[in-house]
Amino acid sequence: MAFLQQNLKAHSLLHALTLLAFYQLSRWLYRSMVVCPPFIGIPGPKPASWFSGNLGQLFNAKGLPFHQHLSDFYGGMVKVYGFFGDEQLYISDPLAIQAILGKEQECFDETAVFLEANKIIFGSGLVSTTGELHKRQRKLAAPMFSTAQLAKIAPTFYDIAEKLVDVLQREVNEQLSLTSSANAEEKNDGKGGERAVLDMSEWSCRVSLEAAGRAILGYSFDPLDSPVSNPYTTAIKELIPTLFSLALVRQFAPFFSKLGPAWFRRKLVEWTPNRKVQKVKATSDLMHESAKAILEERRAQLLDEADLGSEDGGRAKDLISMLCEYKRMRGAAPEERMDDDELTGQMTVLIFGAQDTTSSVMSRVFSLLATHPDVQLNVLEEIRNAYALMRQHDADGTDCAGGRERLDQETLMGLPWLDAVMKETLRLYPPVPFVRRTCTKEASIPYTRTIPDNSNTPFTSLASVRIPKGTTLFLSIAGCNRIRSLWGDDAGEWKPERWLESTQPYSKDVKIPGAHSGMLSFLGGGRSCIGYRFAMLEMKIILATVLSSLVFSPTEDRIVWNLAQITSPSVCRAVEREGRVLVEETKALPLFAAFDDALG
Ligand code: HEM
Repeated sequence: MAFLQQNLKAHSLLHALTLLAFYQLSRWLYRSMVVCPPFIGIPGPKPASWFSGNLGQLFNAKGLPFHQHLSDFYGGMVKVYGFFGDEQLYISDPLAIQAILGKEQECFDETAVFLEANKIIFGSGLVSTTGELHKRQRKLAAPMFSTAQLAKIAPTFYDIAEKLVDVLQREVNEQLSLTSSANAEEKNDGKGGERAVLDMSEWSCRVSLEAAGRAILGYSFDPLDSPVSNPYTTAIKELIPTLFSLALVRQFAPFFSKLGPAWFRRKLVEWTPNRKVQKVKATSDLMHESAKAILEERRAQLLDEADLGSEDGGRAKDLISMLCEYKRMRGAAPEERMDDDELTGQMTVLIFGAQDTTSSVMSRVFSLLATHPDVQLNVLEEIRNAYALMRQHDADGTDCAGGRERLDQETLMGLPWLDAVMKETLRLYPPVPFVRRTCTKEASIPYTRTIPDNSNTPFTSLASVRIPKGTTLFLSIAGCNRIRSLWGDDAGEWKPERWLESTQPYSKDVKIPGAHSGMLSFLGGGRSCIGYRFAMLEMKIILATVLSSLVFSPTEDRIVWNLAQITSPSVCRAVEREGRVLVEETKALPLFAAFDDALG
């Protein structure tokens, strides 16, 4: 019996896979051979493989230099290849991006691969819906990110940032006392320029997950001061890297989603003999169950508080409670509410949207400030001055919690150096370097064609490209954020001063529809990042709190930044194995940390 069942499973799986291969093959062959290649004359690299074109180079942990090379070498409009010679476009040209995210946005949407894979993993959330449903969900979710709502969660960010500082200071002190006792010297109190090594990637990941969990779900993923042994936390940390490593397999998601009823597709996933696919399935199930449980808990809590008539009973303290309230609102029309599936879908999507992105930016800021001590000093002095001014103006009026001073939101958000450092880091090192789009309706897109000549200033002319329905586009966020025609000849340099000298340090000729400060890091248009204000507030609170207590400098380690949809740092170290010296990479960002008098 077991043998029969096993055979049946294998047979069904084989059948489905054959169908899938046949369908995809004929579709790609039709597009690449029957339909005339659409992008004749647009420059680009040769396909690296007849099967997967340039996809292996684009979806590659070591692919960041290749992405940069495409814009640097071929210009803002580049032809790349997908499966079986399928021609795709890699775009960093501001004019083209302006049209795709602006005037022509109705002709472009997320790719079916992205939407279907997200639907399977997250259910019905903002990243898996399109058209009117997506617009409705965005409208319902938007008030969660209003200035008033963010003001309510700012104290939560401060609580977490202060806890982080306590933990980091404790770790620095522990390392210093170990060193000093090992040296048989007097006990070191951590002052006087002594330094310890902290992994600021690990701490950025942990603090951003905790901030997202507490502010979005009202749920603590990681108390920071003790080791984490929560399967939900582990699942969340591992999902994005696992998904990125399955990038080629995910291209089949749209076909898979059409294979029979949901129970059959589920069975197919269960039978797929691939460890990573099984890991994604287990993670998705765990996230769904956990989100359901948290939602029930939140709802019960809100009702209890309302019954008890507590002062802010029934009023949202986290973003999901706020969405629950919509549902609770008497008389709200069905289109003004989210059902439970949508709510649990949004919960996981928001956690994912928030976690790796903000931790990537914070790691990058720590790393850059460590290698630019002059800028770090400017940020530190600015924060010190803001505290001093606050004390001077209003001895009692400071925003204190447990005796600790807190800058009010307006002062914090207005600190010029901190703001410039954040913007410049987001510009030059956007944590999401590219997104993809599918053309859903033929469109003609303008762009600036670069015609190389032998001088340093290549000739440019206005051109346009007809994009047939079904074409896949790569929108290069990093490419557009670094394009010299827009940002000037020093576009490739990290120069926070550019934001101090001008509120618009880019060419006034083209207006990029970026959601934040004219850059694409949070994208733009109808699918731009809904959480960018949340992100800026969270990151500024955490960075200002940490930077006013600790000073960072680089270690000797070689750090490389890898791509897993979102960028993250790894440390390269030489290790000896069986008499051979190998370079081993581990996800980490070791930096020296010292108490703040080290900078003088
Ligand atoms: C530095 C931090 C962040 C960066 C750089 C960033 C960047 C982006 C980008 C580039 C997109 C577009 C993705 C696409 O179209 O494929 C996006 C979408 C999104 N982001 Fe963020 N994000 C950040 C933080 C956050 C935070 C904190 C949240 C939630 C609290 C969030 C929630 C979302 C959601 C829900 C979407 C999908 C929006 C939609 O399709 O309507 N993000 N983000």
